[in-house]
Amino acid sequence: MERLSIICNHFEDNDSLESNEVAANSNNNNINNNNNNGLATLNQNSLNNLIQINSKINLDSEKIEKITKILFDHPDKEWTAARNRLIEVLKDPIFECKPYASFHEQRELAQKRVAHLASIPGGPILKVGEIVSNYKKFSMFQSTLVYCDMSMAVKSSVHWGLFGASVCCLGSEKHEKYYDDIDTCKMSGCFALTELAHGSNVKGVETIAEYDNKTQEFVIHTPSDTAQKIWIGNAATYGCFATVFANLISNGENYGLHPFLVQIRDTTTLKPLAGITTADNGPKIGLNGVDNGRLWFNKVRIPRDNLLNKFGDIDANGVYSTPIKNPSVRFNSMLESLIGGRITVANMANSAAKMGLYIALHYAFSRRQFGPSNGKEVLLIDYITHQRRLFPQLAEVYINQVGINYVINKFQNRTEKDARDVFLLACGFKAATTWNRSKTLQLCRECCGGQGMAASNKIGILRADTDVDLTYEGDNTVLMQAVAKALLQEFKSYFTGTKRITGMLSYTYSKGHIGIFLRNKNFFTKRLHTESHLLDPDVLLDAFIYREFKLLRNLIKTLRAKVKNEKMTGLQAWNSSLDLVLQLANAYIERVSIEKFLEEVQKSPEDIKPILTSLCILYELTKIENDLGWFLSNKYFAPVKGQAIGNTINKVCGALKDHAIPLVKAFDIPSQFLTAPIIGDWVSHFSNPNNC
Ligand SMILES: Cc1cc2nc3c(=O)[nH]c(=O)nc-3n(C[C@H](O)[C@H](O)[C@H](O)COP(=O)(O)OP(=O)(O)OC[C@H]3O[C@@H](n4cnc5c(N)ncnc54)[C@H](O)[C@@H]3O)c2cc1C
Repeated sequence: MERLSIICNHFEDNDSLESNEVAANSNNNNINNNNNNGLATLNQNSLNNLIQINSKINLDSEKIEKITKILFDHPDKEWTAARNRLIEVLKDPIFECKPYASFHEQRELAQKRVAHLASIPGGPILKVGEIVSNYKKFSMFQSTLVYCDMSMAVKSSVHWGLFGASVCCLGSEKHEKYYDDIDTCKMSGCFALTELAHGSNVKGVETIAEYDNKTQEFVIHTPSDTAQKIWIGNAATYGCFATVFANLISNGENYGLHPFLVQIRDTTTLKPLAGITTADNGPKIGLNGVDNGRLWFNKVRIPRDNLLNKFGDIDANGVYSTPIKNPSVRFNSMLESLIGGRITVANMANSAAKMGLYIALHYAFSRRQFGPSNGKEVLLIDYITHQRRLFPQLAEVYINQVGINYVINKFQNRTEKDARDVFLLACGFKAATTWNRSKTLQLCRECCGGQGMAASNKIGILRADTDVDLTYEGDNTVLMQAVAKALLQEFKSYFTGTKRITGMLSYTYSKGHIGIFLRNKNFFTKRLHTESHLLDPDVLLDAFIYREFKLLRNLIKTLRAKVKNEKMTGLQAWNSSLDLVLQLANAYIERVSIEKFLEEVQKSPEDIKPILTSLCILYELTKIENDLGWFLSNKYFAPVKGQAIGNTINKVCGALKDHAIPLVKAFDIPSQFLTAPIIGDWVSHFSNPNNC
């Protein structure tokens, strides 16, 4: 809180800022052209003609391929070969869609499917070591599995992405001997962190691993029922090994949470080993192919070598050593090295949203309801309500994909210096993408009417099976707090000259925006004055930068006032400002998403640029419209602009209509998974009484 007061003092000195803001109804048409962020812009002429330009473009297969390459982040040959091989493997009958499988059948099927993936001739497509060396491939692997079966995808993610990655990233050379057995699922694994009493606040985990000097073993113990491990994927039935997070105690001292490799079941009989109690989490509201379970440990002994010892180790005499002295920083570093799981969840969520949009849009182009009595009924897609529900979601899936690709690349090439940055971007994009996935699938379900309820049409099942992505790998609301906290710390470091904690703000801000914002009255004169501005992604981007700065400033001022005037503790002030905290984190992620997408647009081939620009504009306008109350109450523009925004969204939607099907084709969803009857000739499908 002391840090915050430094920042807030600074603001007090600059409080005249408020009066510097341009009046909402200013007629000032003078766009500050010097304030071009260097991002993709179309010339003014093109902007005005955007809609006509869009209508002249024919998104043929060649252009679709170019868009696909962008979505796949310009894949190399190796990546493409691995994806093609996976798609071939997924043609095996075992992967055929089984929408009506019972609870037990779903469990068995998901297990068999993962086992099949692990034992294909020619060796596994993915090796556990590649989660570190070729993360892009792992993310592709996971996001492709989503199209087939979410339960299989999650089981695979738990086994390779969490269990495998924990052995790889938290262990050392001596643990490499396990890699082959993890690749082939001989060692099928779980990741056991969450406990009954502690989910989001993992630092409260109670499980103990006490070192016994005499036998050189750790004794893993569940001290109370609140310490039972819960929701652990693969733990109810099939998992035989687990990375168990427990408090390492040696010579009477508690060194905090560490990961331990523990065998929990016999690999042949699947019976729990002595000292281990397992229980099933039972039927869930979705994702029932995953056997989530609970675990208790009753003084279970494991060898000293089973401590995954990258971040902390014990010698034979129980003397503890660590490369990171601060226990909190140490634990954060452990979680940061596993952050890949969070990015994968985002990528998987985007796949689910893509599938929903592919189905709902195809149906919308073939289904008719109402119309003139003497003519054809109206296509669903011709209703503006349909366009308004589906096209902004389509745009957001595109924008999020480019954002996720950016984080994947940053993660794969991360250095120690930017590890924290990657961690926070992963938190933000995980939350933003899964929230969007949830909204998209709900809208797609509704847009298909009654057909949206048929399991064979997939959207409803995907919606139920993916719902947990809002919660696992970190609850979204909690993750967004970490993002906002880092923004405050980063902002503070600009003024105190302290070492930068992250580089989160730096992309835009390093261009001098912070300084300009604080000094220059006219920085934000680049407002939305004419309708053509509403079609300029750069002008729109400024609205996002403005909102983020203002929210950041408001949050700092609010926290300071609560601490100083209302005598709250830092934690109380923070908790009572969580609405602002979430708004700020959200504003940050939206701004970064736009910047990253516009960078991609700028690099893209000329013949697809206008379409991608339209998607960006639609995303920007929709986000502004969603937060219109904020923009109006902060006098960013006059109320009349609110109406203009709505009209422009309608126009951009209209301009995108002819491109909607090519744009979902560009997702390149493997054809064997496009089985929803409403994608094709649904009248003939339902003409057969045996079909459903
Ligand atoms: C299907 C499934 C699979 C899972 N798989 C695994 C696994 O394999 N391994 C594993 O270790 N765990 C697993 N989990 C656990 C998962 O990671 C946790 O459920 C998650 O971290 C949330 O913890 P919680 O359930 O205790 O919720 P809580 O932390 O109790 O949160 C409940 C609510 O309170 C809110 N809340 C909490 N703290 C705050 C705060 N500070 N400010 C504002 N709001 C707050 C949250 O936003 C949320 O809405 C799984 C869970 C599920 C449901």
